[in-house]
Amino acid sequence: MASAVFHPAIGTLLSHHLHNSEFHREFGNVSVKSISKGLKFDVGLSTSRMEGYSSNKRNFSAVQASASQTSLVDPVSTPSNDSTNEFQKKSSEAALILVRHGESLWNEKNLFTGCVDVPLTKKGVEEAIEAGKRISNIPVDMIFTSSLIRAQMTAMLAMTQHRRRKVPIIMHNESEQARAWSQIFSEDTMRQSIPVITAWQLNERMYGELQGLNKQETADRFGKEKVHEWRRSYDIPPPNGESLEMCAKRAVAYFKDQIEPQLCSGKHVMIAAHGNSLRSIIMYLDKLTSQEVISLELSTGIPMLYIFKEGRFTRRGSPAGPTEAGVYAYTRRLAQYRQKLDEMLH
Ligand SMILES: O=C(O)[C@@H](CO)OP(=O)(O)O
Repeated sequence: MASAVFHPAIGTLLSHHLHNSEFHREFGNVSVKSISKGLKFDVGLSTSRMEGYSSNKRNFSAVQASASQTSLVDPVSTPSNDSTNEFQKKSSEAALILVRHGESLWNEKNLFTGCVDVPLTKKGVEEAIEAGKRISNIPVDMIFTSSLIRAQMTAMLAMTQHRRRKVPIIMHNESEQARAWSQIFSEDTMRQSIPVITAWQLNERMYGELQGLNKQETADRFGKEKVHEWRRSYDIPPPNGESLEMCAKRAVAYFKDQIEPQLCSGKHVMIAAHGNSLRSIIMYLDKLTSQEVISLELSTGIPMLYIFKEGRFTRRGSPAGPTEAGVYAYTRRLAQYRQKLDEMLH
């Protein structure tokens, strides 16, 4: 099954969904800094919209791994010299990979999951590995995941397949001590690392009083139409839960405030998240209407690729086949990256 199944009426929209993002804002840079105690990795996340959020969201600047930018023309270069950074600015093309987590134990049992934190099934693990194969030639400089284990497992398992062999490292910012105790003391090691930022704002929509209920039994009890409305409508929340609109308020805000700036500065980003948090982000990227988003369904463990260039997102496809070949519409730069990678790793 394809990763994003669209109603035929929407399908034609997909290849042309471009939009202007807030491109000209001032963004924090990622830089590797030597400090007396160890090496800090500044991922430059803004805190402007973070006020009032309750956990895990402040001061990502003192974290420890490397978000070295991967040039699309030189996949194994390190970013520390100015000319590379200069090229990065000029190229202004960045890959954005979205992937819904692999099958979870509650997907398997057909239970409403929402913010309940359940792990992947064996099939989900395999899907995540398969997803990793499909993106193994696409550069990744930073990873964003929700705070839920199924998304984090998916990101980590997918990265085991990546050809660059960088190590994804989860940033721990819950306390000063957590930050201090997870410092890295080698610049080389940092360059071979990918920071993984976890954000509750990317969590699945909160399903309210449906969490833990069986989907079929709920449809039998409340009626198919009602349950479909709860599951797929834009603005009708399930009992005491979040509508897609409410979910979008935090997920899309986080995307605009924290992820878009990274893409603007040339970093290639992967987001591992959930059916509905990703539906809301795709609605934003593809400019879908509240009617169109009703028909947007995402499969577990199938990555989607967008290219961010000159303030616009262009969908480059979603793999329907077992490998990435012939599935993603590569840009010229991605093709060059791929070729260089082949030459250097073989
Ligand atoms: O249960 C959930 O959390 C979600 C995703 O699995 O379900 P639905 O497809 O109904 O939005």
